Amino acid sequence: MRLELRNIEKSFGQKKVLKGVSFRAESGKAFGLLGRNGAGKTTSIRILMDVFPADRGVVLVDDRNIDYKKVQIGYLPEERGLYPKKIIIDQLTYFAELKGMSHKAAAKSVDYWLERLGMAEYRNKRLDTLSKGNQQKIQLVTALAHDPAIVILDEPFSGLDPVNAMLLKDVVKEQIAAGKIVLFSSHQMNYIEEFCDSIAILNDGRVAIQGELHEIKRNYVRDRLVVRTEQPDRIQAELGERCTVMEDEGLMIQLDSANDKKSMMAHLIEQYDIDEVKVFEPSLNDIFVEYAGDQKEEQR
Ligand SMILES: Nc1ncnc2c1ncn2[C@@H]1O[C@H](COP(=O)(O)OP(=O)(O)OP(=O)(O)O)[C@@H](O)[C@H]1O
Repeated sequence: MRLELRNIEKSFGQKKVLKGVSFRAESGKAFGLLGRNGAGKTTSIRILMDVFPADRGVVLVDDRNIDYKKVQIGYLPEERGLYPKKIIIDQLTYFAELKGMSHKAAAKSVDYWLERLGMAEYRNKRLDTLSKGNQQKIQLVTALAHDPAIVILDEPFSGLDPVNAMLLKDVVKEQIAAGKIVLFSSHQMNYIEEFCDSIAILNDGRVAIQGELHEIKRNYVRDRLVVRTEQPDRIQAELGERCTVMEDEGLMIQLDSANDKKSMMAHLIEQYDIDEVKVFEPSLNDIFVEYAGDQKEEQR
C-alpha cells in the first residue's frame, strides 16, 4: 500500500500554513516527517487523518482518494488525549469499538496490547493513577488495538525510560515487519535515523527535501574529509581555517570542491601519519540543520 499527500495547501485565517506539501510513504517501511516547531507536521497529519480538510490537494492510497471507511489509521498524538478519571480497560475497549471492532474483539486486542506493553496489572486502574510514561503506553494501545494499516506516532519516545524505549522500539519494528505504514514525527533524530527508510523535512509549510534517507545522504555534497591522525597540529598548520577539530578529536577538512577529494587524500597520506581518512557522511541531524531552516515561527 502506498500513502501519498499531494500538493496539500492549508490556511488558518490569513496564515498559510501548508504551501503545497507532497510526500509518499509505503507499507512495510517507516517514514519520518520532520521539521522545526511550527513547520506544519501536525497540520499535515490532521489533514491526512481527516480531522479537517485541506484547502487544496489530495490524500491518496494507491493512487486513489483515501477511503476512511476502509483504511484504518492509528494515531499516538503528541498531546495525549485519554480520560484521566476513567478505568483504563473501559476506555481502551471503548476507543477500539469506536474504530469499528466488536466488543469481544476489542477486549481481546486491548488485553493483548496491555500484556505486550507490560501494563496488564493496571487494566482496572484509573489512568491518572499511572506515571507519565505508563500513561503514554496506555495511549499507545489506542493507536494499535484496532490493527490499523497506517500507524502515526507523534514523538512516541518522549517521556519513556530506556527500558520502555526499547520495548517501544521492538513494537515499532514488529509493526513495520507486519507491513504497516509507520509514520513518525519526532525531533529525536536518533530514533528517526534508526527506523525510517524515508523522510520528508518540512520548512515553513513546504517540503524542503524528501526521499530515501540513504539516497539523501549519498547525494549530500561530498566536499569534506574526516581525518584521524597523530599529527593534527601539523595538518592544521598547513591548512589553516579549512581544518577544524571535531568533538571526537578527528579533523574535518573543507575541500574547494568534491573533485579535490582524491588529491587531498593522497597528499595527506603522503605527508602525514594518517590513521584514517574518509569522506564526511552527514548525520540526519546535519541534514536537518541544513534543510529545516532557521526562520522563527513568530516571524511568519
Ligand atoms: N487551528 C489552528 N489555527 C491557527 N493556526 C494554527 C492552527 N493549527 C496550527 N496552526 C499554525 O500552523 C503552523 C504549523 O503548526 P503545526 O502544529 O502543524 O506545526 P508542527 O510542525 O507540528 O510543530 P511542532 O513541532 O511544534 O509540533 C503554526 O504556525 C501554528 O501556529
